[in-house]
Amino acid sequence: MASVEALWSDLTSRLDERQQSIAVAVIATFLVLILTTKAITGSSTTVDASGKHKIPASPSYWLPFLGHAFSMAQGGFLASMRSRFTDGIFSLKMGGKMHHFIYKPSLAAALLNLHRPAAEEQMLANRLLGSTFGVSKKDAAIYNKIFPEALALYKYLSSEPGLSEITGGALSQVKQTINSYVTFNSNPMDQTEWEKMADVDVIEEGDKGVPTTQVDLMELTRNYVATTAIPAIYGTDFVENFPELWKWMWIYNEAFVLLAMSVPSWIPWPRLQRGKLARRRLLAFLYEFNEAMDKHMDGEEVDPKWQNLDNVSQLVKSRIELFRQHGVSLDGRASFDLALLWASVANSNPLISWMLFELYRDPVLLEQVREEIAPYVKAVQPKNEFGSAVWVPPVLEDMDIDGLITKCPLLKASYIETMRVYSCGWAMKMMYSDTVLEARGKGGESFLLKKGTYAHVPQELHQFDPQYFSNPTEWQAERHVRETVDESGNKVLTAELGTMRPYGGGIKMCKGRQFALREMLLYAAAIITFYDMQPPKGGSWSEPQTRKLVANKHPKKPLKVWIKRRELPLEGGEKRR
Ligand code: HEM
Repeated sequence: MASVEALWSDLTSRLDERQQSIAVAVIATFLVLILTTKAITGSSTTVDASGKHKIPASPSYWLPFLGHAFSMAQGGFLASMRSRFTDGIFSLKMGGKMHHFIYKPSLAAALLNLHRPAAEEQMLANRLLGSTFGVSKKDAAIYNKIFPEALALYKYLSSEPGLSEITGGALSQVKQTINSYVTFNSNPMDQTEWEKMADVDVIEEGDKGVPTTQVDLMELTRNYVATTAIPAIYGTDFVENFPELWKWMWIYNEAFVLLAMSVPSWIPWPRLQRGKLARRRLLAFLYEFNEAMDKHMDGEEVDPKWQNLDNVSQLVKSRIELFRQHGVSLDGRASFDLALLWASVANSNPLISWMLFELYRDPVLLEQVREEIAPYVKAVQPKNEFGSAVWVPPVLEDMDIDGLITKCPLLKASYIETMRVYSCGWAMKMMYSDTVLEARGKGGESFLLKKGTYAHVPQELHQFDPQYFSNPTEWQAERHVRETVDESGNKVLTAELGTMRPYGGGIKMCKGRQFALREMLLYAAAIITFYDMQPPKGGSWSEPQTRKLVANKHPKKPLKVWIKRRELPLEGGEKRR
């Protein structure tokens, strides 16, 4: 108090009488303004004029126009609003606009599944196409005209036979490369690109005689998955011709939100500048790929580095045909491909790293999962006829991915729990007319969202809601396992997403969700079968500090682990160790 008085007397001594009265008037006006704002804003849940629908509650705020904008920057602010407003929805005023935040699953479902014209659903997406992926207005206008046809082409990713073709392509790559997920080579010349990106370090003093490597698990896995899964979509040439592809992709991903918010280029924000450079590089790769595809599809001669374009997926080929037919420019095609490529790696790849991290740090669960998946993962150690001096690599002979999905509830529960804890997607819609959201179920209430307001579903608000998930910050896969009865009356264990909606809903729902499930189970099953992991230097697993990155959490510090090969059962016999 004394220091405030001292400051005040210092200030007043520097000002003349006229200046003093202006300063007092300004301060008084400001105080009156914020006190009035606080007094007249905010409301508890009310009903609309018809008396049928509720209007969501809204807390009061101090600063006119800005409203709750500053509070949003505080970690835990939305969670505190969830505890305060128990209707499953609340509203915050920001920048003069009303924003509704929804965390009750049935209200979130109602919002995501709203039947609105496709043009309305695309309005915000169009803004993103330009700001994040660099689509020009002209190409965006063509895309909007052919939107239903473009949407229909995702059948090559989400349903048969395309889904099995793409999953089979990824599995075939994993069979070829699983032994070099970690090579245990200390010479960089003999290391894979994904190892080099993961700060790989062969440990001399690891367990006696057992080759051990220290790596950053996040980098190793997200790059391994990208390099081996994307050939199933974009073909092998695309991934092989651009070894720097993933480096630029992750730099771009770091700047994604800044790009989406259209932060002006003149602001000297290094992350934004790096992101723009990364986008230019990625677009140049995709432009070159599209040029090569044009020649290939027209039967013209292509550069020898594009000799295997036949193995590009039907999804990508048919998109190119559609875009060519409607005159989308090569630049535009590169941008639309950037959107697809980014969607294909940005969510599932880091989640696979997190899934492995959680499985390895729970040795009991890890062994249960290994036991559960063993009948569906055929991996053997071939007989060595050359003596102990020669290492014969183990072989992943086959994997029954349907078996993993339907018969391995703990593995599937681990996938679901990883999404609950580590994915933090955020759906947002603008209300172009007064809209009523009806919560399904008994006593379901309805809420009116007025025209011109925004509705948000931050998935984390539900995924960390203690009303639905006890000890929400703890990763506990078993919480998703349920006992049910199958058609033949047998008791079976299953794991389902339940009330979670990490893939969104409605027309915008993720088109790769069926593949993402297969991909996450496939890679996790292969890696836990072939490798063991432990914290470096015999330490203990620490709780990772995370930060949000677009729709996932990212470790603040590298996730360093020691990795060793596992001994697999000998071909034609013995059990796995
Ligand atoms: C666990 C991993 C994944 C999660 C949580 C996820 C989540 C989502 C979400 C929430 C959306 C909707 C975004 C919006 O509202 O506009 C979306 C869109 C999309 N996702 Fe995924 N995704 C995942 C993996 C994948 C994969 C592996 C692929 C492709 C192989 C993929 C392809 C797409 C595509 C193409 C779209 C855009 C569809 C459109 O233009 O409307 N996703 N994803």
